[in-house]
Amino acid sequence: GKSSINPLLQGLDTMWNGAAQTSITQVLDCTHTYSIEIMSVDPLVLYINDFLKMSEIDYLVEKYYRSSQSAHVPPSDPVSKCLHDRMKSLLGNIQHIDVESLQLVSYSADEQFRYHFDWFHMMANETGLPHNPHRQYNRLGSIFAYLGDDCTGGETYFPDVMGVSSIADEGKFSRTDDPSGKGLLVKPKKGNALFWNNMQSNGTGDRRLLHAGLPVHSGVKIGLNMFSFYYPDTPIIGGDIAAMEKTSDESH
Ligand SMILES: O=C(O)CCC(=O)C(=O)O
Ligand SMILES: [Fe+2]
Repeated sequence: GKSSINPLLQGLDTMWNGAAQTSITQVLDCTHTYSIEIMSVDPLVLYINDFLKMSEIDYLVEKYYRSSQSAHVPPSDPVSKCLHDRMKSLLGNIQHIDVESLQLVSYSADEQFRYHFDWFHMMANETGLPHNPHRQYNRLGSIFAYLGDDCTGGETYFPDVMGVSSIADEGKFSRTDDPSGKGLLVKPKKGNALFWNNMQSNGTGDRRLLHAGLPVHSGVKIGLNMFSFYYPDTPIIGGDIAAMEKTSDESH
């Protein structure tokens, strides 16, 4: 974490050790640059290089990682706020009113997350958000980030999304052996992330985004889930940005 070129960040490593707990907001700089590779246009799947800074990962893992269960990061956490804002900024003209509390997940050998959709079949209505407690919602954007890649196996697998070509980076992707070419296999790589869009333009969930966390063979994989809310009372694209900003201001 100390390799950051931004000297403002160098204090981040020590903050949770009690050395400078009160100064977290002074040393935290949320600005960050990442790069994107488009994996699939329809459905939209993006590969994001360096979505998290190493200092943010060290901080989240040290503070919230639990070996046996998943852990939620309180939205008041300053790094959580940075990541919420980073996801909202990525969403741009797509509805980005709220983001669920971040969830850390970890897998040891033989652990996996079986096939599922991130979106709900039945619209949910208990948001858990103090400023918006009862509002129909689903999950619009998903980001799954890798915080720990000290493992073998554990790819994130989308059986219905086209896989990568033979020139793809083997550090980031595995190749499917399905003759149809379908099957996107993304290897855990610390700091990098996947984004995908769960909602079709008619507001229903996209079944092509079925996915799984394949079994980890050895070591430990640590991941981070981020989900943006979809409120069906507001357009997915090009909605009332002023209203969205008003709602999200109230959450601060
Ligand atoms: O572990 C993975 O690679 C995917 C995890 C996932 O899809 C989830 O937590 O919803
Ligand atoms: Fe998932």
